[in-house]
Amino acid sequence: MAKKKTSGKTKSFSEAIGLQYIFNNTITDFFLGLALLVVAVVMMLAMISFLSTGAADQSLLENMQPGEWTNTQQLFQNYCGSMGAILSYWLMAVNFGFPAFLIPCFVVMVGFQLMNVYRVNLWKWFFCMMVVMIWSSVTFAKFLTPIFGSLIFNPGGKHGMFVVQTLENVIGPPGLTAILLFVAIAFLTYITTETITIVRKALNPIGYISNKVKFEITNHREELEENNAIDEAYRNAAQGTVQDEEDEMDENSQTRETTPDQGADQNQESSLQQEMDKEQKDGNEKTTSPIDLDAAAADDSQQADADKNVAAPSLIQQQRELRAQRAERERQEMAAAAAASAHIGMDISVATGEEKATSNTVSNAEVLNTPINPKEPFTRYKYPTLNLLKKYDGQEVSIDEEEQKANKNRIIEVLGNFGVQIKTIRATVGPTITLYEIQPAEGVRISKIKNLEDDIALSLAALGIRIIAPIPGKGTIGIEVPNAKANIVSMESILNSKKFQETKMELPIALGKTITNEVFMVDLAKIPHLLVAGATGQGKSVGLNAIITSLLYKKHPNELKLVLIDPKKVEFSVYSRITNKFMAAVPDEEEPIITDVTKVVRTLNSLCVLMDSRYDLLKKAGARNIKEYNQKYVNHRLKLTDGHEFMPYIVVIIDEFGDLIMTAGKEVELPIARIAQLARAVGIHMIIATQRPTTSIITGNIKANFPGRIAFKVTSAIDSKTILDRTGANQLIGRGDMLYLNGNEPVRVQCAFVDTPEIERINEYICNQPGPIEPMELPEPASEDGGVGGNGSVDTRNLDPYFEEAAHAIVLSQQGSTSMIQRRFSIGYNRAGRLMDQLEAAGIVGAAQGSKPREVLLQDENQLNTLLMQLRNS
Ligand SMILES: Nc1ncnc2c1ncn2[C@@H]1O[C@H](COP(=O)(O)OP(=O)(O)OP(=O)(O)O)[C@@H](O)[C@H]1O
Repeated sequence: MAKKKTSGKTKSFSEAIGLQYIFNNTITDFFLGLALLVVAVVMMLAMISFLSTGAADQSLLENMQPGEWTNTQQLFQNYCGSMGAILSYWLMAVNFGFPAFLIPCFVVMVGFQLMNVYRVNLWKWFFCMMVVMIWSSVTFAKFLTPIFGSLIFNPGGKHGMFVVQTLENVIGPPGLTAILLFVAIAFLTYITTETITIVRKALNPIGYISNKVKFEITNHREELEENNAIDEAYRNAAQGTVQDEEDEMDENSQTRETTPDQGADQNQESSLQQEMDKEQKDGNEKTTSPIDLDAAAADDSQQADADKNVAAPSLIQQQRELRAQRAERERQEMAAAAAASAHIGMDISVATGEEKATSNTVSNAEVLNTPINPKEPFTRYKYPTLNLLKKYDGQEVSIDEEEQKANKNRIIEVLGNFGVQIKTIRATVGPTITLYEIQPAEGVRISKIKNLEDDIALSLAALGIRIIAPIPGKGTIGIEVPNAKANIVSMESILNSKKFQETKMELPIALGKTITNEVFMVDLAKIPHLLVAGATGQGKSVGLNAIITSLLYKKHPNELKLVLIDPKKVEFSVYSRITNKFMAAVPDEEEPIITDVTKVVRTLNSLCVLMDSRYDLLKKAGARNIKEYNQKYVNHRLKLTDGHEFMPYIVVIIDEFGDLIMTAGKEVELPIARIAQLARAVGIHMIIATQRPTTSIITGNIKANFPGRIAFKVTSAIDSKTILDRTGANQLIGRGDMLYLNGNEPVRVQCAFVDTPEIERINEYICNQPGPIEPMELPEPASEDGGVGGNGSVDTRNLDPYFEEAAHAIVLSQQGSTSMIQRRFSIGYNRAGRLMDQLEAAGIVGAAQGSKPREVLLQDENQLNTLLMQLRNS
């Protein structure tokens, strides 16, 4: 985090008396806002007073003599004197009538905005208020004039009267009424698209009702046919199709897949699957198959403004209904299967399934073709805006020719002293560094220059000279020399770049600018884990904040969750406002930002459990990685009842990793290495930072699993080698000067600068957006002995509230299925899994058997009641 440094400089007179603060923008804005508030209140009082004193002041106002406006003889009755009388007369009588009250209201809003009390889109409000004021002025003049006949001004003002008269002359009263109605509807539609539905309903109430009825009939027909299928199952059972218990479960699942109603859905899904397979075979993700269009639509929908998503509410509604119907159907089938001892033959549904290619199939297909919007239900979430970030003056890199010339001459001279002749020299001025690219004369060996590196640096006598001999891919030598005056690379300039705005990266992190002033960005999803190291005070914390900020500007809370580990306790506390929206935490953890070293191990173990369960889901879904999985999910190719849910990316950021290793050692190193080895495919990425880049902290194991490295300035060449496997970081100049390495050669980057007030503004903005109301729950970590407690060893103090109900449901149905628990109590997969573990620990169900339901160990409710009684008393 940025720290305030006290300088020993003597203060100027204006600094000493604090004058510079007056011209500080925030303070000026605050007082300007306050002044506007006062003006608005006075305006409002004057206008209210005008309603009663207007008549008395009217003759004065209409024939005002010079000098009267000073009101020295107190001729004006208005509470706010002559100015109040003039202003309100002008606003209300001459212009807009009663709607003129909106003007002081708007001034209040501008005042609040400047004072930073509320943040609204002022232009939008200005536009809306103007429309409402003009429209109401005309409407009041047209319809309220007879009612307010006794007033000294027209309720719509002279403006309203003029418009009414002019338009009525041209199109008559009906035409004017129609225009007013049209403008009102158009305006309301601009505010909310619901208006269209309301208008449609109002224009065709009968059609609307019959549409609804049709939809209900369709559902009933589905149920009837479903019942027929079950009846048929009974008939088949009566003909003697008896099979053993294991087959029953298989058949149940087969039947589930081929019941008449689902036959159509299934056909649809399987044809989509075939296309998907074909697409994968082609290895071409950018074809124009319907699948890609769906996927592209999903991508687009992720990028699109949230309001656009609301444009098809009925389709989204249908989608939700269809999902609910599918879940309900499966629930009914399982219940029927259990009750009928499941003597259901395979032949039940196939024929009827094919017969049922009716209109119902078409409407379902429509829904299935509309990708699920992963941002649901927070489609109105708005990404942070760029005006929350600070702009710095003089962002353009200025070239100091004198400085460049002096450096050039010095380089030529120093190299000449060592017998190195130069053919050409070229300077590229970056934000903090200038690169001098040198082409040596014929016959000069590059290795000679490389060997002279230290001598040259000494002779150039500047801090932070780095020699690149040769520049990769070129036959030239680079000498990087710090600029006398460094430019700050603002986060705003980076996030406002086209490169960042238009990026298609999954997890874009904008790090800063290269020496050639290009925005430098990397995709964390590809890296896939990052090690950040540097001596204290060289820009590490700012760098981590820049990483988090870029993710927050690009990701929706449903798409990204952060796990922040902060042993120093102060670095990430600024993010506490967004814990509900953007963080993931182990259940019962009071503070999602982890500062206690002992809790780190629990969280890391929990991430390992999450990683394993995500792998299981990927396997079930036949997806190779999180991207494919989520694509299948949004395109309705995964069954919700199998525990599938949209997977957000998880970025784990550990600050002061060195402290952790020192206190917890292998206990943290092992899960970190395990996550780093395996978690890429399931969307879990790690960033670890340390100010102690020694081999005892950055061990071989860690290095091998963190291919992405960022080195800020370090104090010795050995530290640089520990981070980057080469020297260089010791020659950096600090204050965000860094080397980024992922593969071949390190890239020198000036890190983007983002300070604490900016982060606070971003978090405040996010906090005010709609979004999750609690952090994402990470799974319960595996216990020390590697599993759940075993029969009877359940911890009765921490039982899930649904424990007893779930136990009854399982014993009654004799089915130990997690998805059944999930559906029955409408809870997530993780919680249902934990519930199942508790039931296992209590001895109600047996151990997990892969994807098969667990064995139910109790035969009836009597046994269960006895066991529950024992648990309650224990
Ligand atoms: N990218 C940058 N651009 C300009 N100045 C920077 C940049 N990064 C850091 N600084 C300056 O360096 C100071 C220290 O940076 P920072 O707090 O990030 O260091 P640190 O390496 O995290 O230190 P510590 O390890 O002690 O927490 C900042 O207060 C700021 O003045």
